[in-house]
Formats: sequence, C-alpha cells, structure tokens
Amino acid sequence: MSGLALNNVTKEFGTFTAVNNVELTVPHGTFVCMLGPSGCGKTTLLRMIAGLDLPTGGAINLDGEDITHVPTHKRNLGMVFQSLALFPHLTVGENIAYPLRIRGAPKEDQKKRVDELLAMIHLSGYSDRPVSKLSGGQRQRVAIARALAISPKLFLLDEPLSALDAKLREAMQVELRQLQQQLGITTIVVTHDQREAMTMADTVVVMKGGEIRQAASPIEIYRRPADTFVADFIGSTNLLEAEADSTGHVTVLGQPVSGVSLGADTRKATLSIRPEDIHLTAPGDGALSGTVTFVRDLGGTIETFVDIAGRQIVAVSTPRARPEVTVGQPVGVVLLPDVCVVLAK
Ligand SMILES: Nc1ncnc2c1ncn2[C@@H]1O[C@H](COP(=O)(O)OP(=O)(O)OP(=O)(O)O)[C@@H](O)[C@H]1O
Repeated sequence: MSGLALNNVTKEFGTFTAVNNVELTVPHGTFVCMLGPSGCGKTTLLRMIAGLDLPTGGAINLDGEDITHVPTHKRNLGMVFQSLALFPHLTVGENIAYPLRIRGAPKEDQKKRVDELLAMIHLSGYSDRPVSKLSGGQRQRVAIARALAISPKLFLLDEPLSALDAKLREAMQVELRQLQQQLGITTIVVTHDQREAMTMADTVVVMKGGEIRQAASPIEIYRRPADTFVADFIGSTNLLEAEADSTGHVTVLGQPVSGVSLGADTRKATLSIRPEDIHLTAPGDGALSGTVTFVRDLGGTIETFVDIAGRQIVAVSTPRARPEVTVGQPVGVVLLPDVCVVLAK
C-alpha cells in the first residue's frame, strides 16, 4: 500500500503504556490530524513515526516498507516542531537550502529549489533576509519550506502553529492545508486544537489514554462521534441519559419522549445532541419540559441555557432564529430523532 501504516504500535515507558496497540492507515497524499488531551500519547506516536522513539511493540510501514527500525535520517521525512529550530544566524534562503547543502546538492539546484519554495510560501524576494527579521508567521512558513526542501515522503508537524496568535494561526491553517493539497504530500499534524484539526484534516484521529477512540473525517467525527469522550471533546454537546422500557418507550432525563429510539436491545444509553440541533418550543407537545436559566447573546450566536430536572443543557441559535424566551420561563425542548446520536453505555 502507498502511504503509512501503523500496525499494533505500542510504546511503554517502564510500566507505563503511553501508546497502546495503535492501528492506523494513512493513504498517500492525505492529511491526518492527531488530536487529544494533554498526555494522550500523540507526540509519542509522532516521534515513533519519525524514528525519534522506538516502539516497544508493533510495526510501522511506509509505502510497503517496514521502517520500524530505519533511522530518522533515512526515512525521507520533513519535520516541523513548535520550536521551529531555524538557524538564527542564517538567511531565509540559507535556512531553506540547509538540508540540500548537507546532502551535497549542487549550488544551482539549491538556488532553484529555494526560489520554488519561496514562491510556494509567498515569500519570494526574502531569500537574503536574516530570519531574525521575520514575523512569527513568516518564520513558520520558512520552517515549513525548509522541511519540504528535500521533497519528503512524509511531512510531520508537532503543534506547529501553537506559538502564533489566534488570527494568524487560523490563516496559517488554511495556508498549510492549501500547500499540502498543492503538493499532495502525506502529512501528519499533532495538535490539541480541534478547530485546527477540523480545518486541515482529511482524517481526524482522536486519542485518549494512548488509544485511538475514533479516526474519521472531521464531519463524521462531529456528526457521528463514536463515544461520549469524542462527542464531548469535539465541539460542544449535550449528553443526556436515556432509557428504554421493554416496549421501546424512551425516557430522557426521566421524561417520556416520542420518536427517539435507542436501537434494538439497548435499554440504557447516552444521547449526544449538538446545541445547534436543540429546538425550543412551548411546553408540552412531546418535548422535554425545562426552565430557561440564562441567555448569553454573543452577537453572532445566542446560547440559551435550560434546566431539565436539575441538568443544564444549552441550545444555540442565530440572531434571526432567536427564541423569544426570558430567564425563568418554562419551555419545551424538542429532540429531533435524526440529530440524536445514541452512544451505547
Ligand atoms: N520519555 C518518557 N519517559 C516516560 N514517560 C514519558 C516519556 N515521554 C512521554 N511520556 C509519557 O507518556 C504520555 C504521553 O506523552 P505525550 O508527550 O505523547 O503526550 P501528548 O498527547 O503529546 O501530550 P501534550 O499535548 O501535553 O504534548 C504522558 O503521560 C507522558 O508523561
């Protein structure tokens, strides 16, 4: 297979298992974001793919070749880490040419490649500038260009944008994705920022406790989370306990609802309902009964908090669809069956 395959990859540090039996296929030319809370093992997994750490179990294949024990410098990788590690005393051009120079590439080839890469990162004409005179975003692009100078098989980045301020980071996410698509290079990025992962990735890999909880497209992860952890970690959601009796009648937070099914043979489950999928109505009509506790008007969106039997849920709407409610008012909360994701216990 063309691309990267992780087969039962495990990393133990003494008795602690940082990465546990990870199975993942990354087809050639795709963009994968590894996402998860601090300590979930994403950096350790990336370091093993890079050859900076050796797995204690399993194997890593690149384009059909077992590279588990191949040293980093023979894996043909481009790497960018949060620190960037640009050479401060060298110019932009010298930084980008560095990997070519140490491989003994002829001077003319180095210059041609540097010009190509500078055009790609929108910094043509910056070749002779010292990197110390660049902005954060420009440095970021130079680090990316340097990593791509050797036309690597695999492009690995660990929290590459986290040092940038929010606006610049968002712009760079789009740039990085566009560059990856233009080059068709297999890319793996570690991030703790779910918005970043959703922006850039073909496949988001959500990890927890050294294991993959779900690997799927961003929209699949958002719309069809595999479990309560993924549902809660990606975006915000309302997690509501539901029970079905032997005749299939469902109660949510102890109140009967119509139209919702937990699936055959499931008696207890958690429903995940995104705030934008919750509709408020008048009390009654098969909806859950609750009381409005708070309204947060953020201009672009309005969040309405509703207490249902001691549980707080949130509904989000746009100003146009603003619910006409006030704090203390009883409301009905409609659970549309097609937006309730049933997460088995
Ligand atoms: N060299 C090491 N020796 C012992 N434990 C380690 C070592 N490296 C990592 N760990 C542990 O393995 C776990 C996973 O670490 P890792 O750096 O992969 O997490 P992460 O998901 O990248 O977290 P963060 O987002 O905070 O960087 C952590 O509990 C960490 O303490």
